Amino acid sequence: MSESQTSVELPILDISQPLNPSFLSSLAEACKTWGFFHIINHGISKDLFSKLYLLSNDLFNLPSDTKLKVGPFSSIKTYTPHFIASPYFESLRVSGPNFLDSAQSSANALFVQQNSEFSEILQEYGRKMEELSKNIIKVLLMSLKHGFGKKDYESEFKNCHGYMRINNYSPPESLEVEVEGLGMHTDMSCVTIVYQDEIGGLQVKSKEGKWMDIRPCEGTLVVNIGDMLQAWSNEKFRSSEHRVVLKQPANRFSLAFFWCFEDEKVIIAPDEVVGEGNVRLYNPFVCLDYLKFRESNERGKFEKVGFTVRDFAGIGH
Ligand SMILES: O=C(O)CCC(=O)C(=O)O
Ligand SMILES: [Fe+2]
Repeated sequence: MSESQTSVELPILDISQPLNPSFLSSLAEACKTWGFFHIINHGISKDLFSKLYLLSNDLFNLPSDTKLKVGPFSSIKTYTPHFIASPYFESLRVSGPNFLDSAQSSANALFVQQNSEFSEILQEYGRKMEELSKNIIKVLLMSLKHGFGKKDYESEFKNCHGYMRINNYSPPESLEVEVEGLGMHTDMSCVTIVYQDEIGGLQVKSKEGKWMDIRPCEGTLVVNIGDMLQAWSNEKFRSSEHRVVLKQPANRFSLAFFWCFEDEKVIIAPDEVVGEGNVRLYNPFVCLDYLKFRESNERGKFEKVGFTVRDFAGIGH
């Protein structure tokens, strides 16, 4: 990698094709070094993304006080207004497994007219993301160890669940220097699947501390490892710090789907994942306790680093 290079080359997983061993080892390597990779042929059409884009525009273009009907002080609490994560960031959360109901309860409060398309499209996307997440976990398990497969998947990951955030970034009109749209954080998930539009701005921090661009590429989704999988894999996979910077005065749209262990799960790396002779890096912990730890910390709230899974359960931290 040259000195001046600022974007990172990541492996591209073609989920529609059989996997070969050399790809699996490059995937494992990327997950350890960067905690990020790309995915193509994921089965989500351009048309579905355009619909999601248009619907989210309708949503974020609503007046602020309308959006606050589902804001942090409402009973629904699905909307994160500007100035929580950053001045330029707002977001709507849609939770699974019943994405239809979750989206509908926000839509009912937000839109004057019945808006069933909104919740139907979000349900379609949520379901596709669930399927994709399951397949991604299976591929990751295969990359961890040859022959590590179905049984381990069933016993460890069968109760995972997902939720998504529809994100809207609106930078100031006169943008002289780049601004942070979403500050440095790690995700609390097992894996996160991100769709980013063509504006770009997603960056991952290298182990040496350098911010590297994850360039948008049409038809490609970004996958990143979260804290739960970092702990479960005994750090064979890395939950990397990442952020979003806004470099041009243009609105940016993204969708982040978080695939997580169930709240009650005790996260403990299986012996065969730790590997003989290796030390265990985490004490076992209950998933929900970690989520609460993050939420109860003002600094942990928006997933700020310094209050992540290593600080919570890492041995020797
Ligand atoms: O907007 C993006 O591209 C990434 C968002 C993100 O990192 C998150 O929501 O956790
Ligand atoms: Fe993130």
